[in-house]
Amino acid sequence: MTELRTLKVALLGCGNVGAQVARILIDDAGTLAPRTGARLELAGIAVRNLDAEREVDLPRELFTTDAETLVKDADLVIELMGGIEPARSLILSAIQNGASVVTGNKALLAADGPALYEEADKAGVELSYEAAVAGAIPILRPIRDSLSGDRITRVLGIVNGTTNFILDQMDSTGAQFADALAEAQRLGYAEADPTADVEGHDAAAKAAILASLSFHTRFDLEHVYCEGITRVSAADIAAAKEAGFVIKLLAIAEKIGNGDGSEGVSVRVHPTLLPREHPLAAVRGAFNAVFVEAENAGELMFYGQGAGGTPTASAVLGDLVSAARRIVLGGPGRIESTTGHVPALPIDAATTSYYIGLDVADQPGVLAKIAQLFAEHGVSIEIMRQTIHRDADSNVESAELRIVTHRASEAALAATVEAVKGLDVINSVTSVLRVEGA
Ligand SMILES: NC(=O)C1=CN([C@@H]2O[C@H](COP(=O)(O)OP(=O)(O)OC[C@H]3O[C@@H](n4cnc5c(N)ncnc54)[C@H](OP(=O)(O)O)[C@@H]3O)[C@@H](O)[C@H]2O)C=CC1
Ligand SMILES: N[C@@H](CC=O)C(=O)O
Repeated sequence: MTELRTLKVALLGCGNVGAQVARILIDDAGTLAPRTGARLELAGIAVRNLDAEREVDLPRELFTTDAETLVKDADLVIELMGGIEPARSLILSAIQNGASVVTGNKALLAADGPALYEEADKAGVELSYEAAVAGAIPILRPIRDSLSGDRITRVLGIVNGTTNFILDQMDSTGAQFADALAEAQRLGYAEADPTADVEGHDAAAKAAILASLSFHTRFDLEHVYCEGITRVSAADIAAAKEAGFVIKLLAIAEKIGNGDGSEGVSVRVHPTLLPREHPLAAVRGAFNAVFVEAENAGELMFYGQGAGGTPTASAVLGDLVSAARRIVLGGPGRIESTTGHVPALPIDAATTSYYIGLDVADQPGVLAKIAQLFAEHGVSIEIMRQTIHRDADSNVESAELRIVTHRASEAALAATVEAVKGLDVINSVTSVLRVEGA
């Protein structure tokens, strides 16, 4: 039997994901080798703090704080430190040294991906990042490879485990936002700075990657309209529930008309009301799911664990084995698939449907006045529901109005909301959320 060659693997980072990658590389070395056609030797693990407690018991001699030296001697580099620097410089250094790189760092890819892909192409090495979008779910490879003979028209996904976990806890147990976030952090779903999760930046970075691969055009963070979940209140969730909806943070990338006969792509992240019977409404906890609509394949749905050390490590190992096989076979690096030029469209060009909560005066003619204003803006109302509340102490009545519109242009919807605020019968606009699939 021929002796398998050994490929040296440098691991940068040993946190939630890195520790599990190290564990699998050591524990499963025997099964990974024949599948890869090479032995994957964990040569070292770069961290910040040599004395930090680790999730996994790993040989102390593997650890170093000298990431630069570790990278220089590696055939394959796994970057799981997160953040922009020093991750970016270390990846560049690895590529320039001829190593293929696997990363889960969507923040870096969304900020500086093109320069890194270009360097990898020049050096003839691979830069793989399946773990960067939707954790364990194989979604990038199917979009890039399996669907490369089709035309994708829309991608709709729950791609942030932390926010899905928070919204799900608030919806199902009535948990407070802060408590649900603390639990997501404890479970290792949240980013080092959870602002990236709750403000939608993490989902926006993933949306940019999904859109780039789906529409063969490079989309950056600046092309992604982004709203997080920090303004979604317990009252919004309760009202949505009562009306038969669930609130999810969705990443959407869709091809739409540009109004002048040409086409463009709208890429956006925002809290969205989904009817409870919609398949994405059933995605609970930190799970993720991505819907892909393609001209020939039709609708596809990818579902699985979108965050957490072990599930994400699975995606990292998949990329690692695939990059190692290519080294063994001496094949070419991956062919870049983002060479097209579809324009990114601003949020105003998107067509959506709104849920609007209003606190209104309880007097005759209010509903007619509001309906008239919507009609003047070309926005048609699908559902209008009024609930009267009576304060037991003061005996004062107030009226709560919930409106779901038909799909209309974002520009028309935003203008309608502004105009509604000016009506004398409106006390306040209590919520404005987008609806999908109603
Ligand atoms: N957690 C998840 O569910 C998922 C995470 N990802 C991505 O994977 C990456 C890693 O995430 P996660 O494991 O959660 O992150 P953690 O914060 O848990 O771990 C980061 C690790 O990197 C090390 N590190 C950070 N900065 C440096 C530095 N300057 N030099 C050397 N080591 C450094 C830390 O060292 P030390 O331990 O000594 O502090 C730590 O071991 C991120 O890019 C994240 O976005 C992707 C999908 C899912
Ligand atoms: N913080 C992210 C981790 C995976 O990308 C999330 O919550 O989804």
